[in-house]
Amino acid sequence: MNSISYIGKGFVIVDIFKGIHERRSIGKVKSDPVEKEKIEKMLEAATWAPNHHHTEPWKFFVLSGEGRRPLGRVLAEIAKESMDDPTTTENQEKLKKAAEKPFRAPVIITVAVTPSDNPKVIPIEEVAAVSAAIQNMLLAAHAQGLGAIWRSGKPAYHPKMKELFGLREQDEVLGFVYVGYSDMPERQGKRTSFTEKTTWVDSDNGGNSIS
Ligand SMILES: Cc1cc2nc3c(=O)[nH]c(=O)nc-3n(C[C@H](O)[C@H](O)[C@H](O)COP(=O)(O)O)c2cc1C
Repeated sequence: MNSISYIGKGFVIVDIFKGIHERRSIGKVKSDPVEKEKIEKMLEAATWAPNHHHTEPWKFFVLSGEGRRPLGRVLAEIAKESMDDPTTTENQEKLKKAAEKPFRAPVIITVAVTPSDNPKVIPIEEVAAVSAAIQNMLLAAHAQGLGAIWRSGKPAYHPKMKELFGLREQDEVLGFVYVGYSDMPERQGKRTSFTEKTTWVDSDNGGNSIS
């Protein structure tokens, strides 16, 4: 199989193992704009994630330009809540930093899980499906020569964040995928070998525990 194929002006990695292995979280990106078609490809890849009972429990919000400002505002408001005195110089600086966070990348895709009301659905499985969708997005970004990182943190789960995105109580913001063109050197990933994480079971020991 060819490892690279061309689409439009860019290229995509079609060797899936190579893509999975090479993808890295890219925390520093250029402010250059990202082509809408590439973002659409990421979103489309996301929607092909496996999802139990065909619930497709994801919602995406693509923020760019001044569209990133409300997220910054809410991040600062949330940060303010834990401050005794937000007017101190130090805290004012912290609030400014919080408000600027979304401007670290030209595009941020907020990904939310919106669990189905179907009584057959198990909530954790909805989170699992959206996590798979995010991984698809990250791989699609990498395949198109983009850098991306899944960011999260406590503010993601704050009621004010749900309010910002018009989400219901049972919904959650699962992550903010920051996207742009990489502005950092390529680096090797590091993982523990699957051999240390895997138990192969090919016979019955007669008990109810395989470990
Ligand atoms: C649920 C989740 C939340 C994450 N949140 C953050 C985050 O808030 N900030 C960050 O720098 N990286 C975050 N990451 C990315 C991890 O730090 C990154 O995947 C890890 O360091 C491994 O690096 P790699 O993705 O390049 O292999 C998150 C990853 C996951 C799965």
